Amino acid sequence: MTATIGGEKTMTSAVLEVAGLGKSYRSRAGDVPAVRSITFDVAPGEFVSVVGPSGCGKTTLMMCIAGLLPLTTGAVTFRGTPLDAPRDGVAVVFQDYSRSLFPWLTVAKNVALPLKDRKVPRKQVRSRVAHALEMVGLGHAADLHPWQLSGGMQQRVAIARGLVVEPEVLIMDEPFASVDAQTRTSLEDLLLRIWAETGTTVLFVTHDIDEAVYLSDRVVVLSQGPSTVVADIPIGLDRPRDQVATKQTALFGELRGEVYSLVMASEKRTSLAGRSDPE
Ligand SMILES: Nc1ncnc2c1ncn2[C@@H]1O[C@H](COP(=O)(O)OP(=O)(O)OP(=O)(O)O)[C@@H](O)[C@H]1O
Repeated sequence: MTATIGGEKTMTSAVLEVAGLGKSYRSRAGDVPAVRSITFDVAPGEFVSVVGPSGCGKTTLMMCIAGLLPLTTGAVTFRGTPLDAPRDGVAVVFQDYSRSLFPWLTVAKNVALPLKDRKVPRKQVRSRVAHALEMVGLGHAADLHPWQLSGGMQQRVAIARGLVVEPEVLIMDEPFASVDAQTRTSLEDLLLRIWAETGTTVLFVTHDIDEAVYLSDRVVVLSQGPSTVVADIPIGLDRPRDQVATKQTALFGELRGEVYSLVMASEKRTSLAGRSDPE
């Protein structure tokens, strides 16, 4: 496949391939489809966002891709091998930092958790935790507890915990949805800086279309659930991006409008389909 990385076109093979992924939940009333059939791939080092109407199955899709939920149909491959269970090389950051951090552990111990089962020597654990905390600007907070930190700082701890395993792919499910608008923009820029420095591939779910366009190389738009891919839009904005200058460009406005229209059209189609015709 051809990918645009750092503004240059390169021939690459995908690091992550999602092929015909479908997922239904079991209920007493029968199987309830959440994701119908999703196909896309992600090249090494790409930043790809997934957007779609509320409830279209974005979280379900990410849990399936991360190997945390079994698929009903289709396949996910990571570097060409099936990804059907949590794997080294793939880390996940969730929206709700307050439920994903352990309040009784220090920040450093929270960040070190994923290394526990990996038999990493203690000295290396210390240096990797220190490095991950430095990357998110929390080098000074290692001995504090999560409850002593602001919401934005707690989410940075959760990001450091994802980074400590030095993942090839970082999956993020609405990671900034629970913080205020100003904190959100600084976390977006922090993430872009880490992405550029580490070369980690990022697969990012968001409700926020501006955020998806601002951050990404590509935006994958899903239909209303059970979802399929309705568009895969390349985001040709220059990098590095800037919260003011980038968002003032005509191209940003066009891309934002295009993604909005697709999501709105998808929502409208569903509400029309759900309305019974007058007799
Ligand atoms: N564990 C579950 N059991 C049964 N149904 C579920 C389960 N988890 C999610 N669903 C259903 O699957 C569909 C997709 O949910 P999901 O949370 O993946 O969507 P989403 O796009 O992430 O939602 P939102 O935009 O609100 O964050 C919804 O109809 C939801 O009710």
